[in-house]
Amino acid sequence: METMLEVKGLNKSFKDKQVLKNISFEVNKGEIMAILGPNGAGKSTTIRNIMGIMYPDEGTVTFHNHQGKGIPQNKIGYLPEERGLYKNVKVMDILLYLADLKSYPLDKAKKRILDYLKKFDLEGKENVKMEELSKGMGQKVQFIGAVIHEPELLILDEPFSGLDPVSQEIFKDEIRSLRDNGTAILLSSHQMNLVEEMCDRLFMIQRGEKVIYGSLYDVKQEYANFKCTIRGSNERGTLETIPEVENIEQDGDVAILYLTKDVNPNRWLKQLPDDVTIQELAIDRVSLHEIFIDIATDKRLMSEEGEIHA
Ligand SMILES: Nc1ncnc2c1ncn2[C@@H]1O[C@H](COP(=O)(O)OP(=O)(O)OP(=O)(O)O)[C@@H](O)[C@H]1O
Repeated sequence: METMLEVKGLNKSFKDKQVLKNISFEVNKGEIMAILGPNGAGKSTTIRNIMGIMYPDEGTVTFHNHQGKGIPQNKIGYLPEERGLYKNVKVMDILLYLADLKSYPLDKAKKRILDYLKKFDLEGKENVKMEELSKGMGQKVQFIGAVIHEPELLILDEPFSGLDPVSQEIFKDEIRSLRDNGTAILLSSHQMNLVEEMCDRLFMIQRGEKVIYGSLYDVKQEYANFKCTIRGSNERGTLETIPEVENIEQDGDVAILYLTKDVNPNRWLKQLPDDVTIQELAIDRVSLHEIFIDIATDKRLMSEEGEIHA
């Protein structure tokens, strides 16, 4: 697998506060790598260091053997967290301007822009001013601006925020199609269900430090134990007799049993006690959303003030 971007040992402080601590990861050609973490964890700072908007105190960002100011920015596309392009400019004009900034041929850009506007349900909007678009429409135009020059590396900071479900699907399809065509994609998002659906690998950051890094499959194997949801009228005491259960959450007739690591679900199901009432039963792996919450809260890495305890 060809590595497109290598981030190695990034340290960054603002005044005396260190917000990135030895951050290292890679993004490969043709993959979606998610960068996740609670608010203030350091995701955008990491991305800004990659984009050369700021530079790390220590560590390196390497793109195709280029580092720092030598990185050819016209091979990178970036959808920043902050939305909003020039307001008083027509859609086609701003997109051609962005293509030109990346030294992309304008005749090719014009055709791509018209194709993208059609794909994103914005056909006929090329002469509309940015300020006349809705927020979601503006975001689509900004996305087009990030990919118009066919970047090899695409960095998307919260691409789905503020999008309706239909627009989210359009973005998801487009991001997957770019990945399938070989683009390396670094995606930051708080929408764990979308990340879980889309990403190949993920990097989770907490208070500026790596907490998880690996393929979605490996992360699930490592962290996502099975859980069993039972609907039925059961006393908590009855549920507590079930072996290999780490934690029980009960709400009325619904109980969620979090199973211990490495439980074999077939074997576990066979030894369920006869006195457990079962109207419905489901076994799933815990979701990325639950893993995220567990890491950000249950492990109590952070106090209410956000300081690390561990
Ligand atoms: N220019 C800056 N000057 C001082 N502190 C900053 C600056 N930019 C970011 N920080 C601090 O760095 C930390 C990480 O911020 P960052 O924006 O990278 O987090 P994030 O993970 O992107 O969060 P969110 O999910 O809320 O967007 C925060 O404590 C933030 O206050």
